[in-house]
Amino acid sequence: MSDIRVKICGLRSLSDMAAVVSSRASYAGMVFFPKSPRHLSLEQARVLAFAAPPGLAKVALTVDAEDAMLDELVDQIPLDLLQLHGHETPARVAEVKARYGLPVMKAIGVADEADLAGLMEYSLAADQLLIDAKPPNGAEVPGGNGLAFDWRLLVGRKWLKPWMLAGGLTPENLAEALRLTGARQVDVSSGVESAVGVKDPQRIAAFVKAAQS
Ligand SMILES: O=C(O)c1ccccc1N[C@@H]1O[C@H](COP(=O)(O)O)[C@@H](O)[C@H]1O
Repeated sequence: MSDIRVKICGLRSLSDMAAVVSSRASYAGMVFFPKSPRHLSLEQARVLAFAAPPGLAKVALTVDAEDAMLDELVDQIPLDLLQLHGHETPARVAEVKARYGLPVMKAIGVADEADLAGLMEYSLAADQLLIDAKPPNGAEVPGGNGLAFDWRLLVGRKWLKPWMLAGGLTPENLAEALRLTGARQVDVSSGVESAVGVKDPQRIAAFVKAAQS
């Protein structure tokens, strides 16, 4: 069994949480972005977060959130990691990290080699990097779209901080993605759904199993 750590993102219900717990994933992601089909209210997120067992990291995903929103999240929900999935600058990443005293993971969208240039600067400010597919121009939601990028761009690359691979991962393509990129952590949302925003317990289990084989 390998020690690849899996994040399942976009949980919306207690049954999603139960599926994530029984799969033995390492991270449970909750989305706070009203344009996402996976957006949660504070109250919904509190219920989920309090149902998470010790050892399962609870991640709040936000997109260019202001302090007022982050203040509320951090105040009301027990969280282990903040995922910043918008256009936050390295300075903003450092500011969020200092203000809340929580580890911060910065998502970076990649479509071609040029997009990798900024990763070094972000790796100085963030605790972790999330390397995701770049959303298409004009996309309403900057992630969770089931889009993959060319994983060969990551061959032989190293960064200063731990990183996760994301974007269009599925139970079917995960082995190839791991083989090409050498990722030790992976993040998935739509690839473990039966319809947009609807998590499928069998696909969650299959995804974590694929990460472990
Ligand atoms: O999941 C969402 O709805 C979402 C909304 C806004 C920003 C990011 C979002 N999800 C993240 O995007 C990656 C890739 O998703 P997918 O697996 O391709 O569907 C995912 O890992 C989430 O962290």
